[in-house]
Amino acid sequence: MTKKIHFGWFSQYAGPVGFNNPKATEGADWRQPDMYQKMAQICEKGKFDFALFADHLGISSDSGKSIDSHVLQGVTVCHDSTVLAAMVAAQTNHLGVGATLSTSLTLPYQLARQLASLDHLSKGRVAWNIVTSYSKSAFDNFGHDSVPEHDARYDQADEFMELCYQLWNSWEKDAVVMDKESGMFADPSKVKPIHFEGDYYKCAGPLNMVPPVEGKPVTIQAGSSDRGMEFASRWADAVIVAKQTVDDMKIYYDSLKGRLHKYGRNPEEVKVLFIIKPIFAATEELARQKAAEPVSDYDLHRAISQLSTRMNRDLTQLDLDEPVPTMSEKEITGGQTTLSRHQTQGQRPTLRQIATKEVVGNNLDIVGTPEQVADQLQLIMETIGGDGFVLRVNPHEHQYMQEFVDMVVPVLQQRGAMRAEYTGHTLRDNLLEY
Ligand SMILES: Cc1cc2nc3c(=O)[nH]c(=O)nc-3n(C[C@H](O)[C@H](O)[C@H](O)COP(=O)(O)O)c2cc1C
Repeated sequence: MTKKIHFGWFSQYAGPVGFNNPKATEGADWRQPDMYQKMAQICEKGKFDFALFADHLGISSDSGKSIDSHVLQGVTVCHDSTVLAAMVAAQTNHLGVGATLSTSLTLPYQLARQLASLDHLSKGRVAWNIVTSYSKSAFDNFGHDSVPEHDARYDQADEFMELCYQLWNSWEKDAVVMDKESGMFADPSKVKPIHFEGDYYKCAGPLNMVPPVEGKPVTIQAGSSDRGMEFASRWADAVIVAKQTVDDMKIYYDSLKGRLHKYGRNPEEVKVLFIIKPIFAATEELARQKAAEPVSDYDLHRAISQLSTRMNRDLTQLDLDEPVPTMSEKEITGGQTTLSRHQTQGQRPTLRQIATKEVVGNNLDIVGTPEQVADQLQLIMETIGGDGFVLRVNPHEHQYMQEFVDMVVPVLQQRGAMRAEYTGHTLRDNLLEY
């Protein structure tokens, strides 16, 4: 049977990334909601599962020196993703809407309530991208003296999740009665305090909002480290991950799915989604020409700033055309596999090569006509076992997404490899549809 593929849109920058880009849709203004809403509507037309917005809690500096290069380029200047997700939910009907919220720099009660609210307001379409945050500036902004160690952030996140789930469960399923005649809103015997006391948090409960539509929002996570994968296998409904080769994808997929039984979870209920941005055109030759287009110096340097942020390392001092020195994952306090995923199989790419890959985003080098791209996407899914892809496309790149939806999606739909209509009502329904 043809394997069906899930698709999501990941907006890595809900900020000024496209403000000077000649390819940006005319009049698109990153500060206004229209640009994101229009993009989400395109994704909905393509029957995607969700749109997910990244978020950052401070303007990063390169190795704690200065924020100037980030301010200059607008890197890590961005909308609050929860507010943005709400604006997008208001202009869509089926698409899931994901906000990024930090377990290290948010209070569980506040987050549990906010997401419960947004889940109702969006009719069960909310997703939470669970991050632990890694940037020093973010921790500085929230009054911390230092960034807690990588694994310790995940330990705290475990407790954060336990508390959120207790809050969402603080109302029994049938607690809300809303009986017009008696005037009874909810049965007090079914709404209970939780009296949570952990190593990091203390919370009385119950939540002053009814639980999310399906008990809890859809959770997404992007950990690639061993500790991150352990966290994801315990808590996430979907995992998004960038890998450079199909072999690495398969290793990740098998490892993640293999961990689920430990937490009593079924491999089918957690979706692994790989980040891609295929390059396609009406003919193979045109697609190859597109793939060979050089990236601008501006984009290259912006990518280096972003990589520096993700790794908590100043890469701007390295020679662009020398191989990037290997670093042990323990040395990197942010995304530990940011570098190693480019250095697999003994490869030692230069900073220019790595940054170019980050700009282009075409992990796995998927290039060709819409049919050839569909062939490759299907083959990858067959090879690794599932479950889907996330297109990492900037919010001003409407043309790219429109072409993907008009050219590649119909091919997959005709082959039965993608839904032709939404069948579920909630994001969870859609994710669990296949
Ligand atoms: C696709 C993707 C999106 C991410 N989005 C965010 C984000 O918006 N904000 C953030 O603080 N971290 C973000 N991260 C960082 C992850 O939450 C995580 O810290 C990172 O992947 C490193 O985890 P690891 O050390 O367990 O591999 C993202 C990572 C990936 C791969």
